[in-house]
Amino acid sequence: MSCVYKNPNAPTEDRIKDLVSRMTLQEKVGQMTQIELCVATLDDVRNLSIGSMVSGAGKEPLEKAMASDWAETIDRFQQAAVDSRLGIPLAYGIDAVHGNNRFYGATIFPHNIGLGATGDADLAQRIGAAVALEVRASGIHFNFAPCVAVCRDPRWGRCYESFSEDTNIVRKMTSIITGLQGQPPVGHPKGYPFVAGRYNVIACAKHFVGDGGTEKGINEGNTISSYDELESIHMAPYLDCLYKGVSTVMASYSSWNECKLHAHHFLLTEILKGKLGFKGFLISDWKALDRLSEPRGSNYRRCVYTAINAGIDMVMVPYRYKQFIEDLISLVESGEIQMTRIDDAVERILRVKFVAGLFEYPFSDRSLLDTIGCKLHRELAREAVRKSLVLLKNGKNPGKPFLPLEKNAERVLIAGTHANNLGYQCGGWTRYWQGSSGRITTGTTILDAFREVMGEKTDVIYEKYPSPNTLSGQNFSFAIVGVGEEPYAESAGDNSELVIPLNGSELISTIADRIPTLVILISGRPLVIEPWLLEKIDALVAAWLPGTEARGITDVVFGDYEFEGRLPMTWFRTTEELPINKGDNSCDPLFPLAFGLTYKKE
Ligand SMILES: OC[C@@H]1[C@@H](O)[C@H](O)[C@@H](O)c2nc(CNc3ccccc3)cn21
Repeated sequence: MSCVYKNPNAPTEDRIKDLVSRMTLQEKVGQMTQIELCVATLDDVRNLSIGSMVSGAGKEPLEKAMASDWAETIDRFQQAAVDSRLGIPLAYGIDAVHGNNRFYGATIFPHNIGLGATGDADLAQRIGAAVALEVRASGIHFNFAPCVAVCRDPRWGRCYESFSEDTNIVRKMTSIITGLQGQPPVGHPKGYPFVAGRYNVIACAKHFVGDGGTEKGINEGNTISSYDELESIHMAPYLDCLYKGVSTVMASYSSWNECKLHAHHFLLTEILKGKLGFKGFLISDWKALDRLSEPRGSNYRRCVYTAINAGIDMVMVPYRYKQFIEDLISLVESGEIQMTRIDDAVERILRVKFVAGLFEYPFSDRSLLDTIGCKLHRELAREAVRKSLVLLKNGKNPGKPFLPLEKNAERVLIAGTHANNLGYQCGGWTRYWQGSSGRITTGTTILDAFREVMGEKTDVIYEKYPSPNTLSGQNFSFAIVGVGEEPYAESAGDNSELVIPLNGSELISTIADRIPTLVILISGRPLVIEPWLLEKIDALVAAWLPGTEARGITDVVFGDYEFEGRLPMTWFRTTEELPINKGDNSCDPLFPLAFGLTYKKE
């Protein structure tokens, strides 16, 4: 009998039905299992029909590996999957949240908060397409992006992964999905997964739902709200994702009114799959099932029972996958989980794999390798940096703007912890889960950019912490002070103080007391700026986490381009007033949502 599922011209739903009918329970459960590269073996991938692999947070996929080494390794595991009894290919997943950010040499775009400041849906789509190419070049098919969280409190350690506190800005920026996966044809059914081809990736809208609305911004915390508020503030962007054919959704670690999302049958199944009609697959977050019990990871069989019956289709286990497979098989054999639930999950997983063309093109396309960090992508990233900058102050006296700067100034001081630190510019999720400091990849720092732009005649002096001698005697035309946050990710970024780290305020004050100063703030969120400090500063630019292309900053501060960025987050005065969002009764911020000065008189 011909295998319908192997026929690329057969209707997808026929291929799914045919293949599911041939699968054993073991193979079905294997498809629902995502395992970390560091524990994977070729034999297990083949013999257990493992559905997916991940190089997740905290794990260096391959020490100092080039993309070609990666493609080599992934193709080896893919071969094992293709050699399995039914030959179902793997979907290999990674967090390429602002470029193929785990790789040395990849283009690093501004993090989502900076893209939110651009408000430019077309730019987001072009970035998505560029990221897709650099991801596929490394042999990876599945990107755990975009995060469509609506961050309501900047104390949240993942604020920078959100486009905005404003649901409508987040909705607009879901256009990045159309870049990542490709543009669905007119009339594409809402909720049905779409991936255009080999130069696109399987995208993942995350984290469903309310991850950005937790109390005090506590990561993995509790979002307290009515259903209407949850729906209008946090769920609305998922409708846009479904209309754009997003292929997967990741459940949130957080809870809604004390009930964990990974255990939430009403939200995961009745709402997302039922009411909203999502036909792709729902993936758990990393070890999220372990978090359903106390102590974490105890009574794992019960956790598997709860999450799969709530509607989770694929589990990012990612280590103890044999335990997961054993428990899930036992739960089905005992009738605690119905085979119909398993078949629903497997059908969804296969639907995404068929739609993504993985059965036809399971292996990497090495011809894409030269897209990684290519000039075209870096120019795109530079455009994104330009459009993301928000001008918060320009001059101490009305009518006497401080910017644009003069390219042929005689002597300039470049100072601060963030003036010459590529790792700081990129922030978390870059090369390493928590990010890092220094020349972690190829790119342009603020200092590099100023040196490239300033004429030969200009004396550019760089001191991270300028000495009193430097400050007193050299008659600088102006100073550029780069300060801000050190990289962080997830709970490591939860912060209730939000002062400029590394004595940034003091550094600014010492310099601005003596030299006309532009402050460039590198941060994943608004930070405390005391009135006395703001007064001393001549100009202030919020640059967010711009990534590798700091020439985008000099493009604007020297006046070659206009400031276009508008605040995607309300800029609070003090943390005591948090959370503070546009529309709140007592909303009296330092700078309101959508604030942003420009050169032209408005
Ligand atoms: O990297 C995979 C996922 C990522 O896609 C999710 O957005 C994110 O929530 C996520 N977190 C982890 C790891 N989380 C973790 C938390 C505490 C200790 C160690 C790891 C992995 N992942």
